[in-house]
Amino acid sequence: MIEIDVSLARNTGFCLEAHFAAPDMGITALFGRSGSGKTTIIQAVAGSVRPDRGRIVVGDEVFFDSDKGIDLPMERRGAGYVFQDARLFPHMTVDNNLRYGERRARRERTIGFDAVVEMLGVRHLLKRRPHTLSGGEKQRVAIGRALLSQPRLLLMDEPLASLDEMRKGEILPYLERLRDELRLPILYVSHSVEEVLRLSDAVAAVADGKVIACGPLADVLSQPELLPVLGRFDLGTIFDCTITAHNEEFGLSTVSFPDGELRVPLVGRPVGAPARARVRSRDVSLSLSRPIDVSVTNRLSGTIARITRAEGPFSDVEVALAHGKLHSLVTQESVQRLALEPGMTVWAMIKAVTVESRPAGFNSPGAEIRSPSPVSPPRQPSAAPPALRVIAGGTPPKAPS
Ligand SMILES: Nc1ncnc2c1ncn2[C@@H]1O[C@H](COP(=O)(O)OP(=O)(O)OP(=O)(O)O)[C@@H](O)[C@H]1O
Repeated sequence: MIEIDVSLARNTGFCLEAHFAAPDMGITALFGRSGSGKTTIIQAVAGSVRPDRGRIVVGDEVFFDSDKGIDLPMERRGAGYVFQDARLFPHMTVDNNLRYGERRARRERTIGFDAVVEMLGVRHLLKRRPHTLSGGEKQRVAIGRALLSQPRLLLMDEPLASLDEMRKGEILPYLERLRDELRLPILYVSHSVEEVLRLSDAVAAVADGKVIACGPLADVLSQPELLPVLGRFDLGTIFDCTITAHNEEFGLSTVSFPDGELRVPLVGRPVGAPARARVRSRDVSLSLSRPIDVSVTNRLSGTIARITRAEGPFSDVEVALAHGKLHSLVTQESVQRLALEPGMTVWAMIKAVTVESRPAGFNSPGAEIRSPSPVSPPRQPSAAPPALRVIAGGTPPKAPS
């Protein structure tokens, strides 16, 4: 686990009080609005910012412990850092930029030059200089350089923020490979729900210098308590599902999960592939009787578990399904008019679903939202992911325990 429990006051009046734990593999997203303190947290882990007090432990290594007077220098922490802008050396070729990472490597080597070059698809760029690369290519080289320093963890500070949508689309599959092929914990700063949805299994939500919730993605992103971070229109429910059918004629795919099926716009992945469906609370309306002559195809029946007042005229209605749950955002006027209350059976009509790919074998284990609280580690992959080449004399990547 990565355990972080730190306080830090900036001279600008900003105070960080971060207390959470992240799993030691996969991507944990630090998610929150601008200025909430996400970067400060990873700077504290990297060692470029010193907390006033607290403790940072990565695996069995104590990076910082104010009580014991421990403050490991940056170079001994073994954290690979990838910034928003690639920060490559302009006078060096891609090859030399990558070799620079290698020269700064810790003694314990796990990833070879060729493996990194293949994984990030940069072989054809090796002779070029940074000014001839696209933003996405530069970022891939920056990630490669960080990996070749043989980090024990990777800190990524909005690595896609400076890229346009097309470049983001180009680089996301590489980040997914990184996540799936390396047994490396990654703390990933983002304020994009889409990115978090696609990449992470665990989320720490940061607001006003505090980690207000952390845990498996599906649990964190549905909580009405997260309104300050997400805004009411981004709250939603996430279902880990499998693509079970395509209907080319109507341009629809079917995704299945323990509580039923959803029809979604055609997904460009094969039947059997794992997927992650996201249903925004605002796209779910409720009916007291089984909807018959309505156009909405996606309907699920369940029992109201709780009703929470949300911002403005809205309430969040949590509907318990047989296995999972679903959130609906309705007006308080509707709650009153339909006399909604816990225990009632309702039909949820789902007007829109977003589907993203999901790493095979990773599932979000159920966990209650707690603040502060440890993040439950994602379940281990059921099938071994393709292994990275291990360089001679190196230490093989840790096997899943
Ligand atoms: N070097 C610094 N000195 C003083 N205050 C700072 C410094 N760096 C950041 N801050 C302040 O600390 C707070 C948190 O900043 P931080 O960069 O951690 O936020 P963030 O969540 O990463 O934001 P963004 O998403 O915009 O990058 C902000 O109020 C910021 O103005």
